[in-house]
Amino acid sequence: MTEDRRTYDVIVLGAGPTGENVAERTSAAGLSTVIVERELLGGECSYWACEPSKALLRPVLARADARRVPGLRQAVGGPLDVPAVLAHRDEIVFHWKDDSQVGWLESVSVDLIRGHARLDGPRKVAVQTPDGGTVLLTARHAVAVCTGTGAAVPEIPGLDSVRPWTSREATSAGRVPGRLAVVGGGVVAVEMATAWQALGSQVTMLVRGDAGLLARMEPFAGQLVADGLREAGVDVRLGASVASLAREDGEVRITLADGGELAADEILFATGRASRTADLGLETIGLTPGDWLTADDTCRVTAVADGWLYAVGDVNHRVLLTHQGKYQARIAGAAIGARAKGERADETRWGAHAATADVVAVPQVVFTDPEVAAVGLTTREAERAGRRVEVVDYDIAGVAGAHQYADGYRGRARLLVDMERGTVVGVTFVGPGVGELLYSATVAVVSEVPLERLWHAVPAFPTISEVWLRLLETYRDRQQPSPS
Ligand SMILES: Cc1cc2nc3c(=O)[nH]c(=O)nc-3n(C[C@H](O)[C@H](O)[C@H](O)COP(=O)(O)OP(=O)(O)OC[C@H]3O[C@@H](n4cnc5c(N)ncnc54)[C@H](O)[C@@H]3O)c2cc1C
Ligand SMILES: NC(=O)c1ccc[n+]([C@@H]2O[C@H](COP(=O)([O-])OP(=O)(O)OC[C@H]3O[C@@H](n4cnc5c(N)ncnc54)[C@H](O)[C@@H]3O)[C@@H](O)[C@H]2O)c1
Repeated sequence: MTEDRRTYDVIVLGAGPTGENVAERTSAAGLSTVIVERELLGGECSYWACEPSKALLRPVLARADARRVPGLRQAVGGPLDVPAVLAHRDEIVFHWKDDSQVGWLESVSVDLIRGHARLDGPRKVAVQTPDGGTVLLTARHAVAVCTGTGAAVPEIPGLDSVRPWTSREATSAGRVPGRLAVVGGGVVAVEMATAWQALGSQVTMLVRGDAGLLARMEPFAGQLVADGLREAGVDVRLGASVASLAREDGEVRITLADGGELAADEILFATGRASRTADLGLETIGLTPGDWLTADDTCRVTAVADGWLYAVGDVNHRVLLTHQGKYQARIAGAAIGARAKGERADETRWGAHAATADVVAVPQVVFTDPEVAAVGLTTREAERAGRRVEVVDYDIAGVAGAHQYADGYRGRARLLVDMERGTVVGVTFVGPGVGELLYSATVAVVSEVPLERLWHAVPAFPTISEVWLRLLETYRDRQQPSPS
C-alpha cells in the first residue's frame, strides 16, 4: 500500500467537542486544518458521557419535580416507561452514528481523516487508517492534541472476571440490571446511581474514605445529594472499599476491605479518568506515554520546544468538562491563528488568548435530585489559597419562588464574598431546578461585579433567583448589625 503524505497548517488529533471547536476556529482563521478521529465525530461527550447521561436523567428529574407539585403528583405516581427512556437516549446519541457531524465538518472547511493518530516527531503525525494504510501528516504551524480521557479503573483482584461497567456501559446499556453496585462518590457515580435507581435497579453505592459524596464541592452539596439518593431507595455506603471481585452463577460477588460481602448483577466503576495519551507517540517528542499534557493558559504544551504542540480539553487535565474544553478550544484556536500571522498572543488575565476562567470561574451542574450548581471557589479552596472570604448561606426554601416551584422545597445556597474587593468569588446552589441559575453566578464571578452594583440586578418575583436578593440581604445585615 502506498504512503499518503500531506501538509496542513494545523493538525487536530481527536474530534470530541474540544477538537471540533479547535478545528472550526483555526479554519475560520484561514488556516488549512485537518482533524483525525479513530471512533465517532463528537467524542465521548456525544455518545457515552454528557448527552446520553442527561437523556437518562431528564425524565427522572422531571418526574421528581412533578411529584412535588400539588395537583400533579397523582398523575406521575407510576414507574418510568423504561423502553421509551432508552429509545429517547438512543435518539439523542444518533444511534451511535456521526453522519450529521461529518456534514458540519465539511461546512466549516475542515478535512477529516479516520484512523488512529500518533505523533511521529516534531510537527509530524502518522495516522493508521481502518483499511491498514498510513497517512503521514506534517503541520506548518500547530498540532493540537484533543484526545480526551477514558475511564480509570483500579486494579482489584478478580476485576476482569466480572466485566465491570464503566461510564460507557452505564450510559449505553440497553437493559436495566436488577442490582447495580456503583463504586465511587464523584459526579459520574451520583448521576448514574440517580438514573439507574429510577429506571428500576436496586443501586448500592460503595464510596471509599470519609469525605462523602462530591468531595470536591461544598460539603452540604454531597450531604443533600446523599439524602436525595437514600430517599430514592439507593443504599449509600460510605467508608466502603472493594477488596476483591468474582463472577459466580451469573452474579458479581463483591468482598469489601472490612470483610463485608454483597452481590450485584453489574458493577460500575465511576472512579475517575485517565488521559488518552498512552498510544499517541509521545515518546517521539521526548514526553512520557500515558501522562497528562500540561499546558499554559493558551493551551500550549509547556514541555515542548518551539511552541508547536497544543493540548486542549480533558487531555490537559485543567478541567474535565465539555463546556470548559470548548472554551479552551476557542482560545487555543484563536491563539494558533494569531501566532500563525506572526502576532503576539494576548496572554494577560482575561485576555483573548488566555483561558483565565479555568482557574477562576468553572461552572458545573450535577444533574441529581436535588441538583447541584457551582462556580468559582469553595470555602475549602478559599481557605487553602489564603483568601479572606465571608461565607453567606441561605436556605432556598425561604424564597417565594421555591414555594411555587415545589411543595416542601429543600435547598441551600452559599455565596463567598472576597472581603478585600467586595466581589463574589464562589457560589454553590443545591436544590431542584437550580441548574438554570448558574449562569447568573458565573457572570457575577467573571465580571467581578462589586456587591453594591449587584443590588441593582433585580431578580424577578416569584422565581428561585430571588435567592440572590436574600443572600445580599444576609450579607448586608451581617455587616451592619441592627442596634440593640
Ligand atoms: C458519564 C459522563 C458524563 C459527563 N457529563 C458531563 C456533563 O454533563 N457536562 C460536562 O460538561 N461534562 C460532562 N462530562 C465530561 C465530558 O464528557 C468531557 O469533559 C468531554 O468529553 C471532553 O471532551 P474532549 O473533546 O476533550 O475529549 P473526548 O470527548 O474524550 O473526545 C476525544 C476524542 O479523541 C479521539 N481520540 C483519542 N485518541 C485518539 C487517537 N490516538 N487518534 C484519533 N482519535 C483519537 C476519541 O475517539 C474521541 O472522539 C461527562 C463525562 C462522563 C464520563
Ligand atoms: N454533570 C457534569 O458536569 C459531569 C457529569 C459526569 C462527569 N463529569 C466529569 O467527568 C469527570 C469524571 O467523573 P468521575 O465521577 O469518574 O470522577 P471524579 O474524580 O469526580 O470521582 C471519582 C470518584 O471515585 C473515587 N475513587 C477514585 N479511585 C478510587 C478507587 N481506587 N477505589 C474507590 N474509589 C475510587 C473518588 O474518591 C471519587 O469519589 C469529572 O471530572 C467530572 O467533572 C461531569
